[in-house]
Amino acid sequence: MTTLAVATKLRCERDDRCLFADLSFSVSQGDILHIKGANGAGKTTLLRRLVGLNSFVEGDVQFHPSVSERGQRIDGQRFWYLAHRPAVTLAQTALENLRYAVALQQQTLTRSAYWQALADVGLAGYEDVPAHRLSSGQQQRIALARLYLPLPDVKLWLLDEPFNALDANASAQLEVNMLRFVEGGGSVILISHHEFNHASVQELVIGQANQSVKKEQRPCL
Ligand SMILES: Nc1ncnc2c1ncn2[C@@H]1O[C@H](COP(=O)(O)OP(=O)(O)OP(=O)(O)O)[C@@H](O)[C@H]1O
Repeated sequence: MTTLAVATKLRCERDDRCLFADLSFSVSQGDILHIKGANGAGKTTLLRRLVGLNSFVEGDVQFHPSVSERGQRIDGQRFWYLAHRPAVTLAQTALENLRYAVALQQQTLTRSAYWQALADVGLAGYEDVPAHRLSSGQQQRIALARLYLPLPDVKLWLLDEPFNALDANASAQLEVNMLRFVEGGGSVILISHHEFNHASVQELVIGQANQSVKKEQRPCL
């Protein structure tokens, strides 16, 4: 199985706190990497670093060219990143949000593909409703619908608390779809307080270094 992402010796300090240090991991096709840790441990910071959105983390991250042609930069991507809060443009309809996301991937899809993805997340009939007129769970479903678009080039999902605001049915469906995605050769890196019991899931617990208040008292090694 191809290795899709390798992170080497990552280290993060914020506000004089060492959040994590000497953190290395890799993700291959078929893997689900479940990032765990207490509130404030640095999980979101880490995920944002993986997609090139912040610079608080030192160390090296390399993606396979099938995931990102331009290293960790967010452009040239062939992955989906779902942020902690759904990156949904409230003034746009559900359909427009999906179209925009696909345009960022420099792809085009048929109208029926968008409708199917929205149906897959239970938003059939809401295609032309502006997102600001939907509930927070429905907005999260728009964000998740991106995952179900038929873009075969997408090999990696990076998901920050994707179960937030989802009801039990939507959560179960997301879990099934994650497993289906990795069984088809994809890979998932996710942050969640949700527990999984599946052979594909590897846990990465971060934040053990987050005990020290001041770095001069307990340096980040
Ligand atoms: N906007 C910010 N400005 C300054 N420091 C921040 C900011 N956001 C987060 N931090 C610091 O970075 C640390 C890690 O935050 P991060 O959001 O990565 O944690 P997390 O593990 O994702 O937490 P949670 O489980 O609560 O979402 C926090 O402990 C906080 O001290």
